[in-house]
Amino acid sequence: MSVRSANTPTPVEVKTAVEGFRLWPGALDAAAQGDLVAEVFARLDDAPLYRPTTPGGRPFSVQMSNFGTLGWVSDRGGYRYQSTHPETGRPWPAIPTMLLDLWDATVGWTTPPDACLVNLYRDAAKMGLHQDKDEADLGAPVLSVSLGDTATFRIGAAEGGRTTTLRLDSGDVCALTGPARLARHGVDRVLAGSSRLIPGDGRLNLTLRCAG
Ligand SMILES: O=C(O)CCC(=O)C(=O)O
Ligand SMILES: [Fe+2]
Repeated sequence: MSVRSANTPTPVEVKTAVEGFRLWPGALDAAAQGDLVAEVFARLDDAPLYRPTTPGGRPFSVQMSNFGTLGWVSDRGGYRYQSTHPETGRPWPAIPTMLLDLWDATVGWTTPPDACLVNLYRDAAKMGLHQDKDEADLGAPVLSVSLGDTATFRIGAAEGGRTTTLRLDSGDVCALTGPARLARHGVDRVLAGSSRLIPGDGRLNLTLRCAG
Protein backbone atom coordinates (compact mmCIF):
# COMPACT_ATOMS: atom_id res chain seq x y z
CA MET A 1 0.00 0.00 0.00
CA SER A 2 1.64 3.20 -1.10
CA VAL A 3 -0.69 5.70 0.48
CA ARG A 4 1.30 7.62 3.03
CA SER A 5 0.00 7.14 6.59
CA ALA A 6 -2.73 4.89 5.27
CA ASN A 7 -3.37 3.46 8.71
CA THR A 8 -3.84 6.79 10.39
CA PRO A 9 -4.82 9.24 7.70
CA THR A 10 -4.91 12.76 9.03
CA PRO A 11 -7.19 14.91 6.95
CA VAL A 12 -7.13 18.64 7.34
CA GLU A 13 -10.59 20.10 7.72
CA VAL A 14 -10.26 23.11 5.47
CA LYS A 15 -12.22 26.11 6.65
CA THR A 16 -14.59 27.06 3.86
CA ALA A 17 -18.09 28.52 3.77
CA VAL A 18 -19.43 25.03 4.38
CA GLU A 19 -18.28 22.27 6.70
CA GLY A 20 -17.01 18.95 5.36
CA PHE A 21 -14.29 19.76 2.84
CA ARG A 22 -11.40 17.50 3.83
CA LEU A 23 -7.87 17.61 2.48
CA TRP A 24 -5.05 15.08 2.79
CA PRO A 25 -2.02 17.09 1.65
CA GLY A 26 0.63 14.91 0.00
CA ALA A 27 -1.37 11.70 0.52
CA LEU A 28 0.45 10.12 -2.42
CA ASP A 29 4.23 10.20 -2.43
CA ALA A 30 6.24 10.58 -5.66
CA ALA A 31 6.44 6.82 -6.26
CA ALA A 32 2.70 6.33 -5.75
CA GLN A 33 1.96 9.25 -8.05
CA GLY A 34 4.11 7.73 -10.79
CA ASP A 35 2.50 4.30 -10.38
CA LEU A 36 -0.99 5.77 -10.51
CA VAL A 37 -0.29 7.88 -13.60
CA ALA A 38 1.08 4.78 -15.38
CA GLU A 39 -2.03 2.77 -14.43
CA VAL A 40 -4.33 5.54 -15.61
CA PHE A 41 -2.62 6.02 -18.96
CA ALA A 42 -2.57 2.25 -19.62
CA ARG A 43 -6.36 2.19 -19.14
CA LEU A 44 -6.84 5.23 -21.37
CA ASP A 45 -5.69 3.07 -24.32
CA ASP A 46 -9.01 1.23 -23.85
CA ALA A 47 -11.12 4.26 -23.01
CA PRO A 48 -9.59 7.21 -24.87
CA LEU A 49 -9.81 10.75 -23.56
CA TYR A 50 -12.37 12.81 -25.42
CA ARG A 51 -13.84 16.27 -25.11
CA PRO A 52 -17.51 16.21 -24.10
CA THR A 53 -19.90 19.06 -24.86
CA THR A 54 -22.19 20.86 -22.47
CA PRO A 55 -25.95 20.33 -22.85
CA GLY A 56 -25.87 23.71 -24.61
CA GLY A 57 -23.40 22.34 -27.16
CA ARG A 58 -20.14 23.99 -26.02
CA PRO A 59 -17.05 21.79 -25.80
CA PHE A 60 -15.47 21.38 -22.34
CA SER A 61 -11.88 22.62 -22.14
CA VAL A 62 -11.09 19.54 -20.02
CA GLN A 63 -10.62 16.14 -21.71
CA MET A 64 -12.40 13.27 -19.99
CA SER A 65 -12.75 9.53 -19.68
CA ASN A 66 -14.00 7.20 -16.95
CA PHE A 67 -13.23 3.97 -15.09
CA GLY A 68 -15.74 1.79 -13.26
CA THR A 69 -19.16 0.37 -14.00
CA LEU A 70 -20.53 3.87 -14.54
CA GLY A 71 -19.00 6.92 -16.17
CA TRP A 72 -20.08 10.54 -16.14
CA VAL A 73 -20.91 11.95 -19.57
CA SER A 74 -22.33 15.18 -20.94
CA ASP A 75 -23.85 15.97 -24.32
CA ARG A 76 -26.97 17.61 -25.81
CA GLY A 77 -28.99 15.05 -23.86
CA GLY A 78 -27.71 16.44 -20.53
CA TYR A 79 -25.45 15.22 -17.73
CA ARG A 80 -25.74 11.55 -16.73
CA TYR A 81 -23.90 8.35 -15.86
CA GLN A 82 -23.71 5.51 -18.37
CA SER A 83 -21.92 2.17 -18.57
CA THR A 84 -20.22 2.71 -21.94
CA HIS A 85 -17.80 5.17 -23.56
CA PRO A 86 -19.80 7.54 -25.78
CA GLU A 87 -17.31 7.32 -28.65
CA THR A 88 -16.22 3.67 -28.61
CA GLY A 89 -19.41 2.13 -27.18
CA ARG A 90 -17.24 -0.10 -24.97
CA PRO A 91 -17.60 -0.57 -21.20
CA TRP A 92 -15.28 1.57 -19.08
CA PRO A 93 -12.11 -0.11 -17.70
CA ALA A 94 -12.03 -1.12 -14.04
CA ILE A 95 -11.12 1.40 -11.34
CA PRO A 96 -7.43 0.92 -10.37
CA THR A 97 -7.03 -0.97 -7.07
CA MET A 98 -4.80 1.81 -5.75
CA LEU A 99 -7.76 4.18 -5.92
CA LEU A 100 -10.10 1.74 -4.19
CA ASP A 101 -7.48 1.37 -1.43
CA LEU A 102 -7.23 5.13 -1.17
CA TRP A 103 -11.02 5.38 -0.80
CA ASP A 104 -10.90 2.83 2.04
CA ALA A 105 -8.03 4.64 3.74
CA THR A 106 -9.64 8.07 3.66
CA VAL A 107 -13.37 8.70 3.42
CA GLY A 108 -14.68 6.13 5.89
CA TRP A 109 -17.53 5.09 3.61
CA THR A 110 -18.06 1.34 3.35
CA THR A 111 -19.75 1.25 -0.06
CA PRO A 112 -17.00 1.26 -2.70
CA PRO A 113 -17.15 3.82 -5.51
CA ASP A 114 -18.55 2.61 -8.83
CA ALA A 115 -17.42 5.59 -10.90
CA CYS A 116 -14.08 7.29 -11.46
CA LEU A 117 -14.11 10.36 -13.67
CA VAL A 118 -10.78 11.16 -15.33
CA ASN A 119 -10.21 14.85 -16.05
CA LEU A 120 -7.14 15.96 -18.01
CA TYR A 121 -6.35 19.66 -17.97
CA ARG A 122 -3.93 20.72 -20.69
CA ASP A 123 -3.08 24.23 -21.85
CA ALA A 124 -5.66 26.71 -20.51
CA ALA A 125 -8.26 24.11 -19.51
CA LYS A 126 -10.33 24.92 -16.43
CA MET A 127 -13.65 23.95 -14.86
CA GLY A 128 -16.37 26.41 -13.92
CA LEU A 129 -18.11 26.44 -10.53
CA HIS A 130 -20.60 23.58 -10.32
CA GLN A 131 -22.14 21.04 -7.95
CA ASP A 132 -21.67 17.28 -8.26
CA LYS A 133 -25.27 16.15 -8.14
CA ASP A 134 -25.83 13.52 -10.81
CA GLU A 135 -25.18 10.64 -8.40
CA ALA A 136 -27.95 8.43 -7.02
CA ASP A 137 -26.83 8.83 -3.37
CA LEU A 138 -25.83 12.41 -2.62
CA GLY A 139 -24.90 11.35 0.91
CA ALA A 140 -21.86 9.39 -0.27
CA PRO A 141 -18.64 11.42 -0.37
CA VAL A 142 -16.72 12.42 -3.49
CA LEU A 143 -12.98 11.75 -3.32
CA SER A 144 -10.66 13.69 -5.62
CA VAL A 145 -7.00 12.98 -6.44
CA SER A 146 -4.76 15.65 -7.97
CA LEU A 147 -1.74 14.68 -10.10
CA GLY A 148 0.66 16.84 -12.11
CA ASP A 149 0.40 20.59 -12.35
CA THR A 150 -0.95 22.55 -9.39
CA ALA A 151 -4.56 23.74 -9.60
CA THR A 152 -6.21 26.81 -8.18
CA PHE A 153 -9.37 25.29 -6.71
CA ARG A 154 -12.36 27.30 -5.54
CA ILE A 155 -15.12 26.13 -3.23
CA GLY A 156 -18.18 27.75 -1.68
CA ALA A 157 -21.58 26.92 -0.25
CA ALA A 158 -24.23 25.17 -2.32
CA GLU A 159 -25.83 28.48 -3.19
CA GLY A 160 -24.28 31.94 -3.32
CA GLY A 161 -22.01 33.55 -0.75
CA ARG A 162 -18.25 33.77 -0.61
CA THR A 163 -15.88 31.20 -2.02
CA THR A 164 -12.51 30.02 -0.72
CA THR A 165 -9.53 29.50 -3.02
CA LEU A 166 -6.80 26.95 -2.33
CA ARG A 167 -4.03 25.21 -4.23
CA LEU A 168 -4.21 21.52 -4.99
CA ASP A 169 -0.73 20.12 -5.60
CA SER A 170 0.27 16.80 -7.12
CA GLY A 171 -0.40 13.99 -4.65
CA ASP A 172 -3.04 15.91 -2.71
CA VAL A 173 -6.33 14.16 -2.05
CA CYS A 174 -9.51 15.94 -1.00
CA ALA A 175 -13.11 15.00 -0.31
CA LEU A 176 -16.52 16.59 -0.37
CA THR A 177 -18.31 15.12 2.62
CA GLY A 178 -21.37 15.92 4.72
CA PRO A 179 -22.64 19.47 4.23
CA ALA A 180 -19.85 20.13 1.70
CA ARG A 181 -21.04 17.28 -0.53
CA LEU A 182 -23.13 19.74 -2.53
CA ALA A 183 -20.66 22.63 -2.30
CA ARG A 184 -20.06 24.58 -5.50
CA HIS A 185 -16.50 24.09 -6.66
CA GLY A 186 -14.32 24.49 -9.71
CA VAL A 187 -10.81 24.91 -11.06
CA ASP A 188 -10.00 28.53 -11.95
CA ARG A 189 -6.63 27.72 -13.47
CA VAL A 190 -3.81 25.24 -13.67
CA LEU A 191 -0.24 26.42 -13.17
CA ALA A 192 1.45 25.22 -16.36
CA GLY A 193 4.94 23.80 -15.86
CA SER A 194 4.61 23.31 -12.09
CA SER A 195 5.14 19.54 -12.52
CA ARG A 196 6.60 17.10 -15.07
CA LEU A 197 4.58 14.13 -13.88
CA ILE A 198 2.01 13.83 -16.66
CA PRO A 199 3.06 12.55 -20.10
CA GLY A 200 2.46 15.53 -22.40
CA ASP A 201 2.19 17.79 -19.31
CA GLY A 202 -0.83 19.25 -17.56
CA ARG A 203 -2.96 18.14 -14.64
CA LEU A 204 -4.81 14.88 -14.12
CA ASN A 205 -7.70 14.76 -11.69
CA LEU A 206 -9.46 11.56 -10.66
CA THR A 207 -12.77 11.70 -8.83
CA LEU A 208 -14.32 8.67 -7.17
CA ARG A 209 -18.06 8.59 -6.64
CA CYS A 210 -20.92 6.30 -5.73
CA ALA A 211 -22.96 7.05 -8.83
CA GLY A 212 -25.44 4.23 -9.17
O1 LIG B 1 -10.31 18.88 -11.20
C1 LIG B 1 -10.76 19.06 -10.07
O2 LIG B 1 -10.05 19.25 -9.08
C2 LIG B 1 -12.26 19.10 -9.86
C3 LIG B 1 -13.02 18.20 -10.80
C4 LIG B 1 -14.48 18.26 -10.55
O3 LIG B 1 -14.97 19.06 -9.81
C5 LIG B 1 -15.37 17.30 -11.19
O4 LIG B 1 -14.92 16.50 -12.02
O5 LIG B 1 -16.58 17.31 -10.89
FE1 LIG C 1 -17.01 18.55 -9.34
